[in-house]
Amino acid sequence: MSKQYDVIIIGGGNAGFGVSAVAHAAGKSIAFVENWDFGGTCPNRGCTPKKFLVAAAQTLHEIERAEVHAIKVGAPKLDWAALIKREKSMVGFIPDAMADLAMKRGDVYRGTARFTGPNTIDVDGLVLTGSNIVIATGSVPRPLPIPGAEYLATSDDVLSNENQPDEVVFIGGGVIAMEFSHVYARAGTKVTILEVAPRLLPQLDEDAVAALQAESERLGITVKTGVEVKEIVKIDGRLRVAYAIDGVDQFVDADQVVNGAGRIANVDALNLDAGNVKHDRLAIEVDGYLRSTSNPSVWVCGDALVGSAQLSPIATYEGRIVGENIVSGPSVKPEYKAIPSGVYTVPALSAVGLTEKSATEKGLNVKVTTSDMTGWFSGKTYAETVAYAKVIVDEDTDRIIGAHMVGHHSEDLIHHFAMAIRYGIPASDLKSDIFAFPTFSSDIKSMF
Ligand SMILES: Cc1cc2nc3c(=O)[nH]c(=O)nc-3n(C[C@H](O)[C@H](O)[C@H](O)COP(=O)(O)OP(=O)(O)OC[C@H]3O[C@@H](n4cnc5c(N)ncnc54)[C@H](O)[C@@H]3O)c2cc1C
Ligand SMILES: NC(=O)c1ccc[n+]([C@@H]2O[C@H](COP(=O)([O-])OP(=O)(O)OC[C@H]3O[C@@H](n4cnc5c(N)ncnc54)[C@H](O)[C@@H]3O)[C@@H](O)[C@H]2O)c1
Repeated sequence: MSKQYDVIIIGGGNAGFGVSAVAHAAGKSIAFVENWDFGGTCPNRGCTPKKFLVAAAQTLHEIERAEVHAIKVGAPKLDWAALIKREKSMVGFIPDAMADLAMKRGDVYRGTARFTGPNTIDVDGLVLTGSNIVIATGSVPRPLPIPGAEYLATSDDVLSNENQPDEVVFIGGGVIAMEFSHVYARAGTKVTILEVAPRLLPQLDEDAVAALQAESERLGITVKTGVEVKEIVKIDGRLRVAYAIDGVDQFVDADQVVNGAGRIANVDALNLDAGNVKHDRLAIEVDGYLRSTSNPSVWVCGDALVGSAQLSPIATYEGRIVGENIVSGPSVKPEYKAIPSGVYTVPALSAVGLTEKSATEKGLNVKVTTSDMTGWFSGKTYAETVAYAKVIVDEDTDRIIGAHMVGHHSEDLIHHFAMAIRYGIPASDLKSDIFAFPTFSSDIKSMF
């Protein structure tokens, strides 16, 4: 006899915990299935441990500018092994703490879930039945179909390898590559980024990315775009990446080659056909309520859902929406227009809302203001090496519709713009608001 639950949650990451918070509060019986560490990617192998490396890079950046403040310091030396140990020690408690939380909300099953029917799953030989089954299985690095792909390291390896490589190549110039590049480059590793698209970070605002690219190159990072990566070969213990640009063959040697070519939904092992879950191998088809179009008992959220950004707050948000839709019937649809995000380079690139290109394509009557803030008082006070802002205002409605910043404490300032977008604060009200002075936040009034 299989055990019966109101909700089976497959995956104990942000999305799964978002579902469980709402379903548990409503008194639903829950089975929580996890085949690795509770907490999932963000606290164990993503956002949180990554930030310890970024914080070290930030400190190197402060030291780089010490002389501007009349402070003499010697050349810093980062102890990579010690940094990785610090990072691991900071997050080591998380899987047990999150497993405890999962157990407070339901029955925990350790193992890999796969569908055996529309309302049943198998967890390593044990069958569970659910009125609702939530797919919250996250994402995995996109496999690269090139010879030598077996030599590729992943972000997990970067966060675990105590040996600092002398030379690193990133395949892909997205968020993972940019963030780790800045850490490595500031720590003294030679970095090359090979990006297939015509520019880095293709989803983000072109001018903000150009400002970040210039700062990255100032740090010594080599950026190649429009690249076709062909193969990776091992030569005398090192790795050689062969690639072509405009049909011209080239190569670069490195101690480590990292897959930064995106992440795909982790749904391969779920046996979706047995669950009558319509999919095209990459994406599960859902309706506006994040419910499978072919099986009304099945829901998808977080990185496993294709179409929304793979971000930890979005995973939690979508998980909570699925929870609400299970508890109250399909009634809530996700809304993504005011989600702030950051690329945690040093300095960071932060964004919310529309890019200039997407605003223009929508035919909106926009006013676009760009600022180089290195010459502003806060920029000069802190000797910022890059401080860029682009703010986009819809002139017809007096509403901010997009903001894109590099440096200038953008990772925190971006939330002012996000709140203005979400709650419809008129741009003129934000501009005439009272801010404490002198602060980076008070500069917002001059950014548009
Ligand atoms: C290096 C890195 C840095 C990142 N930094 C940031 C950041 O700074 N800010 C940000 O917002 N986002 C960041 N992200 C993205 C963020 O981590 C993800 O968007 C988020 O963790 C997704 O949560 P999730 O619950 O959908 O998936 P996950 O957290 O991946 O959880 C899925 C869980 O499902 C389990 N699972 C999978 N298949 C099965 C199965 N068949 N049976 C049982 N269990 C299964 C997995 O073991 C996993 O624990 C980063 C990602 C990476 C890789
Ligand atoms: N700060 C954050 O919020 C943060 C940090 C890290 C990761 N993440 C999330 O994790 C996900 C994965 O990160 P990512 O950096 O791997 O993905 P990404 O989607 O940000 O970037 C992948 C890049 O690889 C390029 N690419 C794809 N195939 C390629 C190939 N064969 N050769 C060369 N380039 C190729 C793409 O054009 C793209 O620019 C992202 O969606 C991101 O949202 C978020």
